[in-house]
Amino acid sequence: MTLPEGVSRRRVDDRERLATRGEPVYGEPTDGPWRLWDAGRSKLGAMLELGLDTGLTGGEGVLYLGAASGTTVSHVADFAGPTYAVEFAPRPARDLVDVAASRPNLFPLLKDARRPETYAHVVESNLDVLIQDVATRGQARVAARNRRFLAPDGRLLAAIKARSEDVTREPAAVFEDVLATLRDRYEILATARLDRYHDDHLAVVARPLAE
Ligand SMILES: C[S@@+](CC[C@H](N)C(=O)[O-])C[C@H]1O[C@@H](n2cnc3c(N)ncnc32)[C@H](O)[C@@H]1O
Repeated sequence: MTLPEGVSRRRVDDRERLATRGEPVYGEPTDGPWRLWDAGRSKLGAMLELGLDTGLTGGEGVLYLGAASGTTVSHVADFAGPTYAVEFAPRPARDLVDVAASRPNLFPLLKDARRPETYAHVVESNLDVLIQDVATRGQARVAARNRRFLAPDGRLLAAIKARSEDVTREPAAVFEDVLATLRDRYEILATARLDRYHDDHLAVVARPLAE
């Protein structure tokens, strides 16, 4: 699988690791201008490590939901174009603002991803990619509501956490329900369990259905 332009594999401590070029954010090791991208701390990193066909090429316009302190979205902004990062918890959002200071293409938004109408005036439409890692109940509904920002040939890259939907059910059953809801608004192109890096998470690659 080809990595997006701006993402590379670097050999550090005898291991090939993903890396992007940018200011370090979370104490990650560096190799010259490259900062290692820890797949154990990033679902998108895990998707790339596992060879999932994300369709990412580099330079895309991105809406990222569930940015937290910016661990993953900082890497995204290193290789993507304009990157809108939504996070509703004030504390991590403060760190996110610091992460954005060295990244002019990263726009942090202290907003609730369940209410896209509150940021629709800021976020451009026809974006190439919607990345979602909200780890909250109703993950499929969040993806459905934010579909409006995607270009017709855009991609949804979602990490679905089973335990956020229901701690008592089998993850496989939870994933089936989430996929069924997603299919109302998206065509599912690929799925992959991320358990090697993130327990009980499913990666989903999808494209929006015509309105
Ligand atoms: C698993 S963490 C995200 C980690 C981050 N994506 C990374 O890899 O660096 C999930 C984040 O989603 C945020 N979140 C949950 N529900 C949300 C919502 N409705 N709107 C915005 N953020 C939300 C949480 O506050 C939390 O910071």
